[in-house]
Amino acid sequence: MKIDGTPYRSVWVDQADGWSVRIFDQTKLPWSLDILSLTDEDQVATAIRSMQVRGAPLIGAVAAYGVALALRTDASTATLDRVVAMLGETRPTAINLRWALARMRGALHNLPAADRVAAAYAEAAAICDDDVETCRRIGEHGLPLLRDIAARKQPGQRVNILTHCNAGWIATVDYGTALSPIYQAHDAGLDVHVWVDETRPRNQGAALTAWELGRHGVPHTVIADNAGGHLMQHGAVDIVIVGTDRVTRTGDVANKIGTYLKALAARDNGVPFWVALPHSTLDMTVADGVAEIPIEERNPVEITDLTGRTADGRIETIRVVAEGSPAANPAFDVTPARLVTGLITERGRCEASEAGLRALYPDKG
Ligand SMILES: CSC[C@H]1O[C@H](OP(=O)(O)O)[C@H](O)[C@@H]1O
Repeated sequence: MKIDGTPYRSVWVDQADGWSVRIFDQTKLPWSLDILSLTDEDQVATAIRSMQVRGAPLIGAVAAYGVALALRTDASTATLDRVVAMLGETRPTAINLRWALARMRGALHNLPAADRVAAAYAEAAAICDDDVETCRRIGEHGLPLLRDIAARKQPGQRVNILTHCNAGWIATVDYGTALSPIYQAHDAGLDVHVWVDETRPRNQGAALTAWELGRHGVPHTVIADNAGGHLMQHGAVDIVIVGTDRVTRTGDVANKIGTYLKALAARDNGVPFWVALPHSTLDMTVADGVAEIPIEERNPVEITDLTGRTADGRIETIRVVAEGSPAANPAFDVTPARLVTGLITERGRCEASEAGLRALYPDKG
Protein backbone atom coordinates (compact mmCIF):
# COMPACT_ATOMS: atom_id res chain seq x y z
CA MET A 1 0.00 0.00 0.00
CA LYS A 2 1.22 3.56 -0.59
CA ILE A 3 2.12 6.03 2.15
CA ASP A 4 2.47 9.55 0.77
CA GLY A 5 2.94 8.10 -2.70
CA THR A 6 5.63 5.61 -1.70
CA PRO A 7 4.69 1.91 -1.98
CA TYR A 8 5.34 -0.10 1.16
CA ARG A 9 4.88 -3.57 2.48
CA SER A 10 4.55 -4.11 6.22
CA VAL A 11 7.85 -6.01 6.37
CA TRP A 12 10.90 -5.86 4.11
CA VAL A 13 14.63 -6.53 3.96
CA ASP A 14 16.77 -3.40 4.07
CA GLN A 15 18.19 -2.93 0.58
CA ALA A 16 21.23 -1.11 2.00
CA ASP A 17 22.63 -4.09 3.89
CA GLY A 18 20.62 -6.89 2.30
CA TRP A 19 19.88 -8.72 5.56
CA SER A 20 18.33 -6.56 8.34
CA VAL A 21 14.54 -6.62 8.51
CA ARG A 22 12.38 -3.51 8.54
CA ILE A 23 8.90 -3.14 10.08
CA PHE A 24 6.66 -0.26 11.11
CA ASP A 25 6.43 0.15 14.88
CA GLN A 26 2.66 -0.24 15.07
CA THR A 27 2.62 0.86 18.73
CA LYS A 28 3.55 4.35 17.50
CA LEU A 29 0.78 4.59 14.87
CA PRO A 30 -1.17 6.69 14.08
CA TRP A 31 0.93 9.35 15.76
CA SER A 32 4.22 8.67 14.01
CA LEU A 33 5.54 6.41 11.26
CA ASP A 34 8.56 4.82 12.94
CA ILE A 35 10.49 2.19 10.99
CA LEU A 36 12.35 -0.36 13.10
CA SER A 37 15.39 -2.33 11.97
CA LEU A 38 15.43 -5.87 13.37
CA THR A 39 18.87 -7.50 13.39
CA ASP A 40 18.43 -10.69 15.40
CA GLU A 41 15.78 -13.19 16.47
CA ASP A 42 15.43 -11.71 19.95
CA GLN A 43 14.47 -8.34 18.50
CA VAL A 44 11.92 -10.14 16.31
CA ALA A 45 10.50 -11.92 19.35
CA THR A 46 10.23 -8.65 21.26
CA ALA A 47 8.55 -6.93 18.30
CA ILE A 48 5.92 -9.69 18.12
CA ARG A 49 5.32 -9.96 21.89
CA SER A 50 5.04 -6.17 22.34
CA MET A 51 2.86 -5.84 19.23
CA GLN A 52 5.24 -3.47 17.52
CA VAL A 53 4.35 -5.85 14.71
CA ARG A 54 0.96 -7.58 14.87
CA GLY A 55 -1.69 -9.09 12.68
CA ALA A 56 -1.89 -12.85 12.17
CA PRO A 57 -0.36 -13.10 8.67
CA LEU A 58 2.25 -10.44 9.38
CA ILE A 59 3.63 -11.99 12.57
CA GLY A 60 4.16 -15.19 10.61
CA ALA A 61 6.05 -13.36 7.88
CA VAL A 62 8.21 -11.43 10.35
CA ALA A 63 8.95 -14.61 12.34
CA ALA A 64 10.09 -16.23 9.11
CA TYR A 65 12.70 -13.50 8.73
CA GLY A 66 13.58 -14.02 12.40
CA VAL A 67 14.70 -17.52 11.47
CA ALA A 68 16.89 -16.10 8.70
CA LEU A 69 18.43 -13.59 11.10
CA ALA A 70 19.23 -16.33 13.63
CA LEU A 71 20.87 -18.55 11.01
CA ARG A 72 23.17 -15.68 9.92
CA THR A 73 24.90 -16.10 13.28
CA ASP A 74 24.72 -19.89 13.51
CA ALA A 75 23.19 -22.05 10.78
CA SER A 76 23.25 -25.26 12.82
CA THR A 77 20.25 -27.53 13.13
CA ALA A 78 20.23 -26.84 16.86
CA THR A 79 19.85 -23.12 16.20
CA LEU A 80 17.15 -23.73 13.60
CA ASP A 81 15.16 -25.86 16.03
CA ARG A 82 15.74 -23.41 18.89
CA VAL A 83 14.64 -20.29 17.03
CA VAL A 84 11.57 -22.00 15.53
CA ALA A 85 10.51 -23.06 19.02
CA MET A 86 11.31 -19.70 20.62
CA LEU A 87 9.47 -17.58 18.05
CA GLY A 88 6.58 -20.05 18.04
CA GLU A 89 6.00 -19.27 21.72
CA THR A 90 5.73 -15.49 21.29
CA ARG A 91 1.94 -15.47 20.71
CA PRO A 92 -0.34 -18.53 21.03
CA THR A 93 -3.53 -17.81 19.10
CA ALA A 94 -2.68 -16.84 15.52
CA ILE A 95 -1.89 -20.12 13.72
CA ASN A 96 -0.09 -18.19 10.96
CA LEU A 97 2.92 -17.89 13.28
CA ARG A 98 3.36 -21.64 13.61
CA TRP A 99 2.43 -22.18 9.96
CA ALA A 100 5.22 -19.86 8.77
CA LEU A 101 7.78 -21.31 11.18
CA ALA A 102 6.89 -24.88 10.17
CA ARG A 103 7.28 -23.88 6.51
CA MET A 104 10.69 -22.37 7.26
CA ARG A 105 11.84 -25.45 9.16
CA GLY A 106 10.59 -27.72 6.39
CA ALA A 107 12.48 -25.74 3.77
CA LEU A 108 15.74 -25.60 5.73
CA HIS A 109 16.07 -28.67 7.92
CA ASN A 110 17.51 -31.00 5.29
CA LEU A 111 19.82 -28.42 3.72
CA PRO A 112 23.56 -28.24 4.40
CA ALA A 113 24.20 -25.53 6.99
CA ALA A 114 26.17 -23.55 4.42
CA ASP A 115 23.08 -23.21 2.23
CA ARG A 116 20.60 -22.30 4.95
CA VAL A 117 20.95 -18.52 5.24
CA ALA A 118 20.31 -17.78 1.58
CA ALA A 119 17.51 -20.34 1.53
CA ALA A 120 15.95 -18.85 4.66
CA TYR A 121 15.80 -15.37 3.18
CA ALA A 122 14.39 -16.82 -0.03
CA GLU A 123 11.68 -18.78 1.82
CA ALA A 124 10.75 -15.80 3.99
CA ALA A 125 10.46 -13.67 0.86
CA ALA A 126 8.28 -16.36 -0.74
CA ILE A 127 6.01 -16.34 2.31
CA CYS A 128 5.68 -12.58 1.93
CA ASP A 129 5.00 -12.73 -1.80
CA ASP A 130 2.42 -15.48 -1.20
CA ASP A 131 0.68 -13.35 1.43
CA VAL A 132 0.52 -10.31 -0.86
CA GLU A 133 -1.09 -12.27 -3.71
CA THR A 134 -3.33 -14.17 -1.30
CA CYS A 135 -4.66 -10.97 0.26
CA ARG A 136 -5.19 -9.38 -3.14
CA ARG A 137 -7.31 -12.38 -4.14
CA ILE A 138 -9.27 -12.21 -0.90
CA GLY A 139 -10.24 -8.74 -2.02
CA GLU A 140 -11.34 -10.04 -5.40
CA HIS A 141 -13.52 -12.73 -3.83
CA GLY A 142 -15.02 -10.36 -1.28
CA LEU A 143 -15.79 -7.57 -3.75
CA PRO A 144 -18.92 -9.23 -5.24
CA LEU A 145 -20.52 -9.23 -1.80
CA LEU A 146 -20.21 -5.45 -1.69
CA ARG A 147 -21.30 -5.04 -5.31
CA ASP A 148 -24.46 -7.08 -4.58
CA ILE A 149 -25.33 -4.81 -1.65
CA ALA A 150 -24.60 -1.68 -3.69
CA ALA A 151 -26.90 -2.91 -6.46
CA ARG A 152 -29.80 -2.95 -3.99
CA LYS A 153 -29.16 0.58 -2.77
CA GLN A 154 -30.94 3.72 -3.93
CA PRO A 155 -28.74 6.36 -5.61
CA GLY A 156 -26.73 8.19 -2.98
CA GLN A 157 -27.04 5.41 -0.42
CA ARG A 158 -23.78 4.02 0.93
CA VAL A 159 -22.79 0.42 1.52
CA ASN A 160 -22.21 0.32 5.27
CA ILE A 161 -19.65 -2.22 6.48
CA LEU A 162 -18.72 -2.84 10.11
CA THR A 163 -15.29 -4.21 10.95
CA HIS A 164 -13.58 -5.09 14.22
CA CYS A 165 -9.91 -4.66 15.10
CA ASN A 166 -7.44 -4.21 12.26
CA ALA A 167 -7.30 -6.68 9.41
CA GLY A 168 -5.90 -4.22 6.92
CA TRP A 169 -2.69 -4.02 4.94
CA ILE A 170 -0.71 -3.19 8.09
CA ALA A 171 -1.84 -6.52 9.62
CA THR A 172 -0.58 -8.47 6.59
CA VAL A 173 2.31 -8.04 4.20
CA ASP A 174 0.01 -5.99 1.98
CA TYR A 175 -3.66 -5.41 1.01
CA GLY A 176 -5.11 -6.88 4.21
CA THR A 177 -7.84 -9.47 4.63
CA ALA A 178 -11.10 -7.93 5.88
CA LEU A 179 -10.15 -4.55 4.40
CA SER A 180 -8.98 -5.94 1.06
CA PRO A 181 -12.53 -6.16 -0.43
CA ILE A 182 -13.25 -2.72 0.98
CA TYR A 183 -10.20 -1.17 -0.69
CA GLN A 184 -11.10 -2.84 -3.98
CA ALA A 185 -14.73 -1.68 -3.71
CA HIS A 186 -13.65 1.89 -2.97
CA ASP A 187 -11.13 1.87 -5.79
CA ALA A 188 -13.83 0.51 -8.13
CA GLY A 189 -16.02 3.52 -7.31
CA LEU A 190 -18.52 1.88 -4.99
CA ASP A 191 -19.89 4.23 -2.32
CA VAL A 192 -18.67 2.36 0.75
CA HIS A 193 -18.50 3.50 4.36
CA VAL A 194 -16.89 1.62 7.23
CA TRP A 195 -18.00 1.57 10.85
CA VAL A 196 -14.67 1.07 12.62
CA ASP A 197 -14.86 -0.57 16.03
CA GLU A 198 -12.26 1.18 18.18
CA THR A 199 -11.40 -2.31 19.50
CA ARG A 200 -10.48 -2.02 23.13
CA PRO A 201 -8.14 -2.49 24.83
CA ARG A 202 -5.35 -1.82 22.31
CA ASN A 203 -7.52 0.19 19.94
CA GLN A 204 -6.31 -1.43 16.75
CA GLY A 205 -9.46 -0.10 15.07
CA ALA A 206 -9.22 3.50 16.28
CA ALA A 207 -5.47 3.68 15.77
CA LEU A 208 -4.73 1.41 12.81
CA THR A 209 -7.89 0.76 10.75
CA ALA A 210 -8.91 4.41 10.93
CA TRP A 211 -5.36 5.43 9.96
CA GLU A 212 -5.31 3.04 7.00
CA LEU A 213 -8.77 3.97 5.71
CA GLY A 214 -8.14 7.67 6.20
CA ARG A 215 -4.94 7.58 4.18
CA HIS A 216 -6.69 5.69 1.40
CA GLY A 217 -9.65 8.09 1.38
CA VAL A 218 -12.20 5.47 2.41
CA PRO A 219 -15.13 7.05 4.30
CA HIS A 220 -15.30 5.67 7.82
CA THR A 221 -16.56 6.42 11.31
CA VAL A 222 -14.91 5.22 14.50
CA ILE A 223 -17.37 3.85 17.05
CA ALA A 224 -17.28 2.38 20.52
CA ASP A 225 -17.10 -1.41 20.45
CA ASN A 226 -20.48 -1.55 22.14
CA ALA A 227 -22.26 0.57 19.51
CA GLY A 228 -22.32 -2.06 16.77
CA GLY A 229 -25.43 -3.86 17.95
CA HIS A 230 -27.38 -0.62 18.16
CA LEU A 231 -26.34 0.34 14.62
CA MET A 232 -27.40 -3.08 13.35
CA GLN A 233 -30.78 -2.78 15.09
CA HIS A 234 -31.34 0.50 13.23
CA GLY A 235 -30.41 -0.81 9.80
CA ALA A 236 -27.12 1.10 9.65
CA VAL A 237 -24.99 -1.97 8.92
CA ASP A 238 -25.32 -3.91 5.66
CA ILE A 239 -22.53 -6.41 6.33
CA VAL A 240 -19.88 -7.23 8.90
CA ILE A 241 -16.44 -8.27 7.58
CA VAL A 242 -13.69 -9.19 10.03
CA GLY A 243 -10.30 -10.88 9.89
CA THR A 244 -9.24 -13.87 11.96
CA ASP A 245 -6.29 -15.42 13.73
CA ARG A 246 -7.33 -19.03 13.32
CA VAL A 247 -10.20 -20.87 11.61
CA THR A 248 -10.84 -24.51 12.54
CA ARG A 249 -11.75 -27.18 10.02
CA THR A 250 -15.37 -26.85 11.14
CA GLY A 251 -15.38 -23.09 10.51
CA ASP A 252 -15.07 -21.80 14.08
CA VAL A 253 -13.32 -18.40 14.04
CA ALA A 254 -10.81 -17.05 16.55
CA ASN A 255 -10.42 -13.31 16.31
CA LYS A 256 -9.89 -10.20 18.41
CA ILE A 257 -11.90 -10.11 21.62
CA GLY A 258 -15.36 -8.75 20.95
CA THR A 259 -15.81 -10.43 17.57
CA TYR A 260 -18.15 -13.06 19.05
CA LEU A 261 -20.42 -10.32 20.41
CA LYS A 262 -20.55 -8.72 16.96
CA ALA A 263 -21.55 -12.05 15.44
CA LEU A 264 -24.35 -12.47 18.00
CA ALA A 265 -25.70 -9.00 17.24
CA ALA A 266 -25.41 -9.63 13.50
CA ARG A 267 -27.34 -12.90 13.78
CA ASP A 268 -30.03 -11.26 15.92
CA ASN A 269 -30.48 -8.52 13.31
CA GLY A 270 -30.12 -10.56 10.13
CA VAL A 271 -26.84 -8.86 9.15
CA PRO A 272 -24.44 -11.03 7.09
CA PHE A 273 -21.28 -11.82 9.08
CA TRP A 274 -18.31 -12.67 6.87
CA VAL A 275 -14.78 -13.61 7.84
CA ALA A 276 -11.81 -13.02 5.55
CA LEU A 277 -8.81 -15.31 5.80
CA PRO A 278 -5.76 -16.56 3.89
CA HIS A 279 -4.86 -20.25 3.78
CA SER A 280 -2.20 -19.62 6.45
CA THR A 281 -4.96 -18.95 8.99
CA LEU A 282 -6.58 -22.35 8.55
CA ASP A 283 -5.98 -24.94 11.28
CA MET A 284 -7.42 -28.20 9.98
CA THR A 285 -6.08 -30.04 13.07
CA VAL A 286 -8.69 -28.41 15.30
CA ALA A 287 -12.43 -29.06 15.24
CA ASP A 288 -13.89 -27.30 18.29
CA GLY A 289 -12.51 -23.77 18.39
CA VAL A 290 -14.01 -22.79 21.74
CA ALA A 291 -12.54 -25.85 23.45
CA GLU A 292 -9.23 -26.13 21.61
CA ILE A 293 -7.90 -22.75 20.43
CA PRO A 294 -5.51 -21.22 23.01
CA ILE A 295 -6.61 -17.69 23.88
CA GLU A 296 -3.78 -15.29 24.60
CA GLU A 297 -4.03 -13.60 27.98
CA ARG A 298 -2.23 -10.28 27.70
CA ASN A 299 -0.94 -7.94 30.41
CA PRO A 300 -3.85 -6.36 32.34
CA VAL A 301 -2.07 -3.02 32.06
CA GLU A 302 -3.49 -2.88 28.51
CA ILE A 303 -6.91 -2.61 30.21
CA THR A 304 -5.96 -0.30 33.09
CA ASP A 305 -3.86 2.14 31.03
CA LEU A 306 -4.56 4.11 27.86
CA THR A 307 -1.98 5.67 25.55
CA GLY A 308 -2.75 8.68 23.38
CA ARG A 309 -1.53 12.07 22.22
CA THR A 310 -2.00 15.21 24.28
CA ALA A 311 -3.26 18.43 22.71
CA ASP A 312 0.32 19.68 22.48
CA GLY A 313 1.49 16.53 20.72
CA ARG A 314 3.03 14.52 23.54
CA ILE A 315 2.38 10.76 23.67
CA GLU A 316 1.27 9.85 27.17
CA THR A 317 -0.07 6.87 29.01
CA ILE A 318 -2.65 7.35 31.76
CA ARG A 319 -4.50 5.00 34.09
CA VAL A 320 -8.23 4.80 33.36
CA VAL A 321 -9.19 2.14 35.93
CA ALA A 322 -9.78 2.74 39.65
CA GLU A 323 -6.62 2.26 41.69
CA GLY A 324 -6.37 -1.20 43.16
CA SER A 325 -8.94 -2.72 40.79
CA PRO A 326 -7.63 -5.83 39.05
CA ALA A 327 -8.18 -6.33 35.30
CA ALA A 328 -8.39 -9.38 33.03
CA ASN A 329 -7.30 -9.20 29.39
CA PRO A 330 -8.21 -12.15 27.13
CA ALA A 331 -7.06 -10.93 23.71
CA PHE A 332 -9.25 -13.15 21.49
CA ASP A 333 -12.55 -14.99 21.44
CA VAL A 334 -14.02 -17.73 19.26
CA THR A 335 -17.11 -17.27 17.12
CA PRO A 336 -18.83 -20.62 16.47
CA ALA A 337 -19.32 -21.47 12.80
CA ARG A 338 -23.10 -21.37 13.24
CA LEU A 339 -22.88 -17.57 13.58
CA VAL A 340 -20.68 -17.09 10.50
CA THR A 341 -22.45 -16.39 7.20
CA GLY A 342 -19.39 -17.35 5.18
CA LEU A 343 -15.65 -17.29 4.70
CA ILE A 344 -13.81 -15.18 2.10
CA THR A 345 -10.54 -16.78 1.04
CA GLU A 346 -8.01 -16.43 -1.78
CA ARG A 347 -9.65 -19.46 -3.42
CA GLY A 348 -13.21 -18.13 -3.24
CA ARG A 349 -16.04 -17.95 -0.73
CA CYS A 350 -17.51 -20.85 1.19
CA GLU A 351 -19.80 -21.62 4.07
CA ALA A 352 -18.20 -21.87 7.51
CA SER A 353 -18.16 -25.66 7.62
CA GLU A 354 -15.82 -28.60 7.12
CA ALA A 355 -17.50 -29.40 3.83
CA GLY A 356 -17.10 -25.84 2.63
CA LEU A 357 -13.46 -25.63 3.62
CA ARG A 358 -12.50 -29.04 2.28
CA ALA A 359 -14.10 -28.15 -1.05
CA LEU A 360 -11.88 -25.08 -1.29
CA TYR A 361 -8.81 -26.70 0.29
CA PRO A 362 -8.75 -30.39 -0.62
CA ASP A 363 -4.98 -30.20 -0.32
CA LYS A 364 -4.92 -28.80 3.24
CA GLY A 365 -4.09 -31.57 5.74
C1 LIG B 1 -5.39 -10.03 9.22
S1 LIG B 1 -5.02 -9.74 10.90
C2 LIG B 1 -5.97 -10.93 11.68
C3 LIG B 1 -6.21 -10.61 13.16
O1 LIG B 1 -5.00 -10.37 13.90
C4 LIG B 1 -5.26 -9.32 14.86
O2 LIG B 1 -4.80 -9.62 16.16
P1 LIG B 1 -3.61 -8.74 16.83
O3 LIG B 1 -3.87 -7.29 16.50
O4 LIG B 1 -3.72 -9.06 18.29
O5 LIG B 1 -2.34 -9.26 16.22
C5 LIG B 1 -6.76 -9.20 14.89
O6 LIG B 1 -7.36 -10.22 15.69
C6 LIG B 1 -7.06 -9.40 13.42
O7 LIG B 1 -8.42 -9.59 13.13
